[in-house]
Amino acid sequence: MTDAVEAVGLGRRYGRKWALQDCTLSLPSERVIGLVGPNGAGKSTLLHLAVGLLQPSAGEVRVLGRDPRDPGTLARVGFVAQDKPLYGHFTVAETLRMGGWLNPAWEYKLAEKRVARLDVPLTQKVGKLSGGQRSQLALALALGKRPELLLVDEPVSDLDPLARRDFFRVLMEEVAESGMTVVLSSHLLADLERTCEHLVLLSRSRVQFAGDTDDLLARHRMLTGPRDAAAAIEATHTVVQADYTERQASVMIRVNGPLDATGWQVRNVSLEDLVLAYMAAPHLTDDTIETAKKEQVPS
Ligand SMILES: Nc1ncnc2c1ncn2[C@@H]1O[C@H](COP(=O)(O)OP(=O)(O)OP(=O)(O)O)[C@@H](O)[C@H]1O
Repeated sequence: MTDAVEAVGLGRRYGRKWALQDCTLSLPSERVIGLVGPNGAGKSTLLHLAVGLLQPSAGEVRVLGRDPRDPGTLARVGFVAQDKPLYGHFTVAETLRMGGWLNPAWEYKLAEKRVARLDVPLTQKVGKLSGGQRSQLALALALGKRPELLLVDEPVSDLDPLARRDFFRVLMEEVAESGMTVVLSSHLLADLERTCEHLVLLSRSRVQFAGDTDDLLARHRMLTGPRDAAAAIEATHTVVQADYTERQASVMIRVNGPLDATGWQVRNVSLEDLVLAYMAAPHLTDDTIETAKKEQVPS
């Protein structure tokens, strides 16, 4: 199956500053993919490159196997931008009709049904909607296109917890029904942990890791134990994050082969543990981790 998004050496520069650099990744189709990273990491830049709103300064990106700027590709891709650009003087109904003018395969009734759930009259001016209602309308607009790939940049930052739950419910129903691929950029890790099957962490303009969420979580452990036993663990496994006191060590490791943790307390990591640890350890990339694995685990 063709990857939903494939980037090779992709980069975007503003003047002399790289917003995204040397980005090589494959985002699988028919999955819900989380894009995480600190402010300014390059998440929006990656999404804008993937929908053809930005030109790469280096490398290339392909979407659904094609150039993102091909009109044929754009018709298959939905995008909800971070600032939810909608026309404030249009009514909700006019906004939905606009979807029909812009998209050949537009499903007005479907979009209207979604908007009806928001309890917002179709005659309401968009400029008078709350931030959360605008987000929901922007999602309905993108989904009415029946995209094969939906890219959503910070969708829920201005939604209350109930609206956030509704937002994800609508999205997940659509994913279950249509099998579309979703890429979600968000800082809300608990939401991503519930919804994402695949995760990409960008930090300092580079990909720090990418992979299936379950696999990533299964390959990491948090160990707490005697400090003088830490060297043996560190010699075999990749240390992502470590905190030491005089006698104790708390270490997050990426497991490279069998784990002998005699004398250690071992616990699974949450998505939040994992993301925060890698954000604090930007020197660790997949390359360094893969190299460490090859060196330490005989095949
Ligand atoms: N139009 C622009 N001109 C100059 N620099 C830009 C422009 N757009 C983005 N940048 C810079 O590129 C870098 C990446 O920005 P980007 O918006 O992609 O980050 P982000 O990960 O989406 O951040 P956030 O989580 O804050 O939304 C930042 O340092 C930002 O200042």
